[in-house]
Amino acid sequence: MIEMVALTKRYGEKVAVDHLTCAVRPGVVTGFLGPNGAGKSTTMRLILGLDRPTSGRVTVDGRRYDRIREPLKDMGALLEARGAHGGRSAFHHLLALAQSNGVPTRRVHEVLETVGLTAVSGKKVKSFSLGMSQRLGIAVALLGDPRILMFDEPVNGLDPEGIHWVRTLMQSLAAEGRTVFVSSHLMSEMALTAGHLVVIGQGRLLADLPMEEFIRRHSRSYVRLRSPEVERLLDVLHTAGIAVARAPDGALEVAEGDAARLGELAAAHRLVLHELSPQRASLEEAFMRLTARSVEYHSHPGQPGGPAEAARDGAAWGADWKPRKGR
Ligand SMILES: Nc1ncnc2c1ncn2[C@@H]1O[C@H](COP(=O)(O)OP(=O)(O)OP(=O)(O)O)[C@@H](O)[C@H]1O
Repeated sequence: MIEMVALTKRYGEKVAVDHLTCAVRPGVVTGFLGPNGAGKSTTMRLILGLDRPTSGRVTVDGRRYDRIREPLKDMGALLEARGAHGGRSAFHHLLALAQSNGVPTRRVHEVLETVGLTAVSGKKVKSFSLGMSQRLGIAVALLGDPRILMFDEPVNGLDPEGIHWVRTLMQSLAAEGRTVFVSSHLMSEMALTAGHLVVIGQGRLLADLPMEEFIRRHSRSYVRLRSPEVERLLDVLHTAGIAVARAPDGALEVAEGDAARLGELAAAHRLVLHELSPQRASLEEAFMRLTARSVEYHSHPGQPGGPAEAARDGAAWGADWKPRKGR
């Protein structure tokens, strides 16, 4: 387990990590999300003891990582894929790390096999593509067979097969009862990989929830209805006291609607429906909504989670919504 208690890191005036308190537990892949500059990499560096907290503390299975004697055996991490010594072969890079951490040479061969680099293990690391470097970084993380694994953007540079492989690997490591903490900007991928989420914005904890609950709490759920008799359907819904919004394509949307009840209501009035579909929001939508106020670098307002949606959602955003840099 990784435990952070009021973890804080300042760089001069800049507060990169701000009183972060959370625990990353074993047995489930925990996704670590936040907009650019939210403090994810800084948090991971603090966990690894590569940076000192300004205040607060972080422990790995109850100990500070920089006080552990053979750290690769307790926690493996991928932070910077291009961190390897370019003049060495992949095999010698891993061997040097294995020898300085009391890991047997046999394990070097095992991890090369696991990440699919056995055939190129004699090649110099500097000739590796980004995807191959990423695989080598993952091999380093796995070398000491650690109980705790942390990966910063592990699918960066990987092709679809590689991305699928990383997903399966993370899930099998978690299923073995390990702690797996992984950051990514690819929301669709994170939605498939992680079972739990920790979300930060401007260094602060915004959410620490199971994936399903995170999506449910931070997104809009509604039922879409289409009918060739849309005006009559509107009348029926209004009479039943059900609030309806019209989508740009002419469909009707009932916020937090119950599809079964709506279907029964339409049937009771002999109304033909061409669509009756409960809409489940995506992780991306939930993430954009939650973090819209803490994004440092807006592209332009009107993106999902911005004023267009805010106007549609009304009270969900309150009246004070305006795009802004920082808080
Ligand atoms: N060594 C440093 N000196 C000064 N400021 C820093 C330093 N490292 C990070 N920061 C600042 O701290 C904030 C958090 O940065 P960090 O790299 O941890 O964010 P991130 O969530 O990993 O971002 P990204 O998703 O863009 O990688 C940013 O505003 C960044 O500019």
